[in-house]
Amino acid sequence: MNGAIQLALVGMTSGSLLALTALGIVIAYRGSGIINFSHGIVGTVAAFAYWELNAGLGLSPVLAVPGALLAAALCGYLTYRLAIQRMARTSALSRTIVSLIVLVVVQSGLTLRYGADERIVQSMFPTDPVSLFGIHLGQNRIITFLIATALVVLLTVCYGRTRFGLATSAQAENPIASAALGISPVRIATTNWVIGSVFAGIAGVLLAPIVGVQIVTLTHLIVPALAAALIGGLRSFPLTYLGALLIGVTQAEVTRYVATPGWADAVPFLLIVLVMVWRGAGDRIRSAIVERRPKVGAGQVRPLILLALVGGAIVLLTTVFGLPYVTAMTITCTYGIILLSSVVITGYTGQLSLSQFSFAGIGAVLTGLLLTGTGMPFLLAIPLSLVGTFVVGAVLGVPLLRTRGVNFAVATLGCAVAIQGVLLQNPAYSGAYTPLPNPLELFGWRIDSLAHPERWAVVCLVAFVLAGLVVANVRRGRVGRRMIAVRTNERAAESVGLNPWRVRLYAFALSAAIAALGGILVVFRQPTMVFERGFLAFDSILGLSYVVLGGIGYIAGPLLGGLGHPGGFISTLLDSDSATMPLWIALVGGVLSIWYLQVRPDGAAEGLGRHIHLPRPRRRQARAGTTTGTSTGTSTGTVISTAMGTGPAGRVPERVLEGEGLTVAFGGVVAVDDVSLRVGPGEVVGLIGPNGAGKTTLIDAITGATNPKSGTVTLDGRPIGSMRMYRRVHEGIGRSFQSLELFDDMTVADNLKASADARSSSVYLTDLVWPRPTAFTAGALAAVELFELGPDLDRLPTELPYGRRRLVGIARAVAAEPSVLCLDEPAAGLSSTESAELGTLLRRLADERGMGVLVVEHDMELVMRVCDRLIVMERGRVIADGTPAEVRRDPRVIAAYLGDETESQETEPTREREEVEQ
Ligand SMILES: Nc1ncnc2c1ncn2[C@@H]1O[C@H](COP(=O)(O)OP(=O)(O)OP(=O)(O)O)[C@@H](O)[C@H]1O
Repeated sequence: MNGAIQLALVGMTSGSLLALTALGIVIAYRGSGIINFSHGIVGTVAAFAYWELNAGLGLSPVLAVPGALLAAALCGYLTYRLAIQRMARTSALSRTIVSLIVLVVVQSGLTLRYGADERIVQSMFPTDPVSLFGIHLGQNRIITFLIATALVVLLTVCYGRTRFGLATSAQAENPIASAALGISPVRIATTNWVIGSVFAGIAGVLLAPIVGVQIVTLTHLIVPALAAALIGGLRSFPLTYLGALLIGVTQAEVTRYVATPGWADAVPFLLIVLVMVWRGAGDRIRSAIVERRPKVGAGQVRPLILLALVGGAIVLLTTVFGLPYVTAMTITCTYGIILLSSVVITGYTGQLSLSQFSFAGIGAVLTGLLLTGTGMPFLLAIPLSLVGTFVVGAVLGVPLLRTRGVNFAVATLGCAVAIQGVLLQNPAYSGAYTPLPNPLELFGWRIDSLAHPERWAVVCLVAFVLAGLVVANVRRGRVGRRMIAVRTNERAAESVGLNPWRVRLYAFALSAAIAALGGILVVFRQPTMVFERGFLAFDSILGLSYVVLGGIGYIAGPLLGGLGHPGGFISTLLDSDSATMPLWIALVGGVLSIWYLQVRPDGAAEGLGRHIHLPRPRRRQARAGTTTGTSTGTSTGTVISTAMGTGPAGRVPERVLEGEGLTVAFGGVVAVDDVSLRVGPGEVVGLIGPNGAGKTTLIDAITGATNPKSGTVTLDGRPIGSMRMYRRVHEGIGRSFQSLELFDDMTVADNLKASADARSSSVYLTDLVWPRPTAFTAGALAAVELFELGPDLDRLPTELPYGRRRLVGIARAVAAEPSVLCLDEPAAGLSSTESAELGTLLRRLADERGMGVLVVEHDMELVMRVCDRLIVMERGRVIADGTPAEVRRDPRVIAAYLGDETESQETEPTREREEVEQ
């Protein structure tokens, strides 16, 4: 028992050091919204500065400690001002990557200066153990614990009470509003970044006497510290502190009970994953990490150019290149494949995964086990391993994908650490170092890298091309459209019938399988299977910086990233015999990369695309019912007319939507209070009322965007209240949003297709090899014609004037041919003529197609003219329900909403409807 308590106390003191690091991460994040991956290396800088001042110059700790903290503060200040702040207009992903590159630059600089050796520094506190109830603990550990505890209290008080602390919280909650209050966001962010760096410095200086001054140990502290920061929601100082203590204690206790190496590192992370899964998507911390999304390519392939390039490369490999360049080609292609996996999950789907290299390792382990265990041919082992890794990715994705944004990034990092500790560094499980039974062969052709490096390089090149084609296919197909929709706006994706979770799960599993292919080719280049190099958690982080530099939204991005990867073409070109050359490359290359990302935040591939104008691929004549969705404005009309083969849109299935006793509350605010409504086929029902009356919330409750506290929603009498939004869309309920929520990265045509696509699951398989061009459905075509969107189909929504964008939003909902269409302020931003035309169109949808229309609108002229019935809400309650004429005369409605407006609107509603019907 004493042993367990002793370990717990030791764990608490280690945890308190972790807490200092984690608190620094939280401070920087609160101020800037960025996870500072260079945080660990700042602690290392402080530790070396302390060693220089104390052991080198002989200064006492009283002078050496402030000097070291000053070095940390300076490091943080320069990082923020020179690197992060200059990228204010880029995506949070690019800024996060810059902090990673800073890590590489500083690490290379420190290694050039100090080498990899460990240095010993004297503890500044007495180390004699104190004995309490038979438990011994070093005094320095107790003091460290007390310092960390005092600092967390200080931080909590300061950030809760001081003007600066409150300003930081205001900025974290709402940067735009706080800027409007006159708080300088730059000054707050810089100050917090510097304070965070000082905390990293304190941790470095306190840790140095315990673990020695060494680059890797201190730098890698960022990984468990991030986990602790996540427990605190990247916000709360006390929770972060407690999280760090929990990790410290768990790690210490696990070493006592589990002999298998790796579990001590892995178990705390599994705990974190569990906590985060339990919190799930409801844990809202700041915006998603990929807030401004990186640009994505179209996934177009030019077969002739590709064949020429691959043929040329094969000729060079087999006839011209010497061994160094053959190896460079192998490394470029193999790492390029692993980086390609990030294009799918991060580029296309917007989820920042930090476990891609772990999946690469898993794929290699599976292949190794199959080869050594069964002796099966390499060619068979590869696809089986890819399928195996796909399954592993899907299984791990089930809990991980309950999180998003920063949470997902850190959860995947935790997963990577667990895989690294338990599997990749553990030969007992991975089967590492087992000799292969036979030399590798493909179709009886020996390809082992030792005997035939050029053949192996050709295999890697072909594998890269195949993997690239798969990713390009996915991008061009329906699945790619689904991914981009989900990445752009999950709520809008659900509103067109997509299940975002399923799309993200597929992307995660597919990316795992792609990474596995790269991992297999990395490992089997060597005659002995080794899994503990190249697939560690930090490799995933660094790999991400290469692919972001190359262009994470483009197929060429990973190739360019692979060229820059250590051992790739660029380092081979620059390499000399000097042992320090790679470090210089990393240092200078890192600085250049930071500058480059400031100029080209979407990566080199996007930059190249601006300069290289390849001839456009010749489009095949559009067959009836098909279009690529990328046609030019002039050809669009033709494509549409040939697509008419799908037949004209007819009447939609008639369904009655009913809400009964719906109540929605947000904390103490009852936004909708016991409201009932009914929308029948062919009926236009207007929902009106003053701002804040609860109209949008009511639509949200009906469509499944929010959960009512009580009440029922039925469709033709069937309860649908427990269904998610996308399921209700399948049942026939469509909606548009007040704030448009279009898929801004897709053309108008693709916005409509995303809504009208058949919801088949088989495309998840077929799109990998053959992404068939999708047709406009009859419903989408009808929407195009009704809203006259033909000339705009190939434009991005952001290129259109506001009024037309609003029409695209409505057309997107109409394209799915819903039985009940819920529109939230469809006329907002339209001119009075456009608004009148819209009214006519809504009537046509009801009269000609049989749709039930529920329309929230402030344009009284519109609703009075087209609605069959009006429901008036005020403060969450229905105050009137009747025909427009009845409602207009209702004194309560006049008092609460209409006022004198009615005087000026003497249009006879029924006559207008009759005219429309004619
Ligand atoms: N997510 C939320 N959290 C807290 N309160 C909310 C939330 N959404 C809406 N509310 C509150 O619920 C009430 C009703 O808001 P809602 O947007 O439904 O009104 P509305 O009638 O649609 O207003 P408007 O015409 O301005 O769009 C308001 O007091 C609003 O502040």
